[in-house]
Amino acid sequence: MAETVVVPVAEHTGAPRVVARDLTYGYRRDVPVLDGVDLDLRPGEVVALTGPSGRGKSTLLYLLAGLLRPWSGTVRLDGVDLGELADAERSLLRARTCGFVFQDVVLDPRRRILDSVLEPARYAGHPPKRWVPRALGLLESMGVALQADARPGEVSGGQAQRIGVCRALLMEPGVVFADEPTGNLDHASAEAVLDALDGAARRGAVVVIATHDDRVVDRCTSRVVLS
Ligand SMILES: Nc1ncnc2c1ncn2[C@@H]1O[C@H](COP(=O)(O)OP(=O)(O)OP(=O)(O)O)[C@@H](O)[C@H]1O
Repeated sequence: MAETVVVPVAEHTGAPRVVARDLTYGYRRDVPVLDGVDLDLRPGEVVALTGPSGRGKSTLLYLLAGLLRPWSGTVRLDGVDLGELADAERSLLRARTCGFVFQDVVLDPRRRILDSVLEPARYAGHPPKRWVPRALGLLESMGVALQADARPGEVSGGQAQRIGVCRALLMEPGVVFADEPTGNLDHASAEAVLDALDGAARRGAVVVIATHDDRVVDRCTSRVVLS
């Protein structure tokens, strides 16, 4: 079961945007993966979430994003207690507040890449057309603009990962969760992803990156270790 150690690297001010209190969760009854996790994450913070494989980094990201419900404890996003929301309300809050880069990006095989990147606009109830220029700009900055009209079967694993980053950042979310976002990438592509995540933090987002990569940790402004 993971212990949490929070290592601040830089000073961050402002009201915390992501607050976890006494979070406990496990997949099997009586076997907690996380027990008593407390976190306060502030605007502008880029947090490296580290710890050995299987210690609960992805699980913590899912809990913070409201994709899993904790056994006990609370998560507040911008002051809203996720536990007090019905499923549909939580989904809408997530769509409007969070971007999530999944470890294994799954793209809908029926959609063009551009349409996959536009999905968060649909979930948030916005007309996707308005977001096309931003989606194309993100694809360009991530070096995958030529793939905009391709289908998922026509892109590589590393390209899919960068497309997942574009999708997560589309709506300029206030909170970005990224699960091993550079795992499949060469140095230049990883730097492009980290630049984009840094850019989100400079605009005031909280960015949480689960990673095993020391180069990623070095670019973060704080560190949470699941030991
Ligand atoms: N859907 C699931 N059902 C049952 N057990 C799970 C499930 N997902 C994860 N686990 C278990 O929960 C624990 C934490 O997994 P998690 O994926 O959160 O770890 P992690 O730190 O992100 O690992 P990695 O660095 O390898 O990605 C592991 O023991 C894993 O086997």
